[in-house]
Amino acid sequence: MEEPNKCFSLPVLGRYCVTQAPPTVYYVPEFISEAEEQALLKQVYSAPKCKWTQLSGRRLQNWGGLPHPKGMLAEKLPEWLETYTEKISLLSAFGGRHANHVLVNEYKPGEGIMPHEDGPLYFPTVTTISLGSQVLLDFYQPVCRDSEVTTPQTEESRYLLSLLVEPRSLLILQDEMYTRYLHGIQEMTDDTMTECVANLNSTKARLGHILPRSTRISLTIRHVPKVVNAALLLGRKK
Ligand SMILES: O=C(O)CCC(=O)C(=O)O
Ligand SMILES: [Fe+2]
Repeated sequence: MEEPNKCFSLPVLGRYCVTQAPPTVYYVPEFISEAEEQALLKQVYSAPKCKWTQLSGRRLQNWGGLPHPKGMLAEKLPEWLETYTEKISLLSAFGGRHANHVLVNEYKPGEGIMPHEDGPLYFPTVTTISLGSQVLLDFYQPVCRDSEVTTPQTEESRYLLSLLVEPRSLLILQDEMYTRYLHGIQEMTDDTMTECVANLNSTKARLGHILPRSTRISLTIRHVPKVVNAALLLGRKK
């Protein structure tokens, strides 16, 4: 890879910057304790069944409201999430704004998520706390729209690098790693550690390790800048 990237934007997190990836990735192993991990898992699994949405390849819970181009009708986050959204917001991950949205994803071994962008409804930073299992998060170049490009652009040819996200870790993606590259998780039951894992040195794994997946929960914590006030929508004063 080219010159290691220098991280300036979040000074508190400077030493967690993954310099072998384009700007900007912070990877903080053991961001939460095992006791906190267990407590969070308990909360996730005690949410009412109707909180879960089944998608192909994973299921999820949406907290904070549904992001919408016209504005999110914001709902207060439950306290068990707010503890962490506040902790992360105080690291200036969202440029001084406070996280107001959390997606909880559950992946069984063999499940994943197609390469995608998180898009313009969010402040361009995503922060992720992982629970239960490690996984490789893969990054891809966007499809080149230039008509001069005639070679097929397969997922394989667009692949850039991977990040190993371990249970209890915090991952922060911003700048190009949020706005330019796509990210996804392959539908596999294990992950092989290659030289393409950009943060390998900050993890417990080593080159050549094959890590079997178990059930993983990710809390993806974001700031939705555009919110609408419920009272205004209902035509009430204040
Ligand atoms: O589970 C993850 O770490 C990734 C989830 C994701 O990409 C998303 O919810 O947009
Ligand atoms: Fe995503």
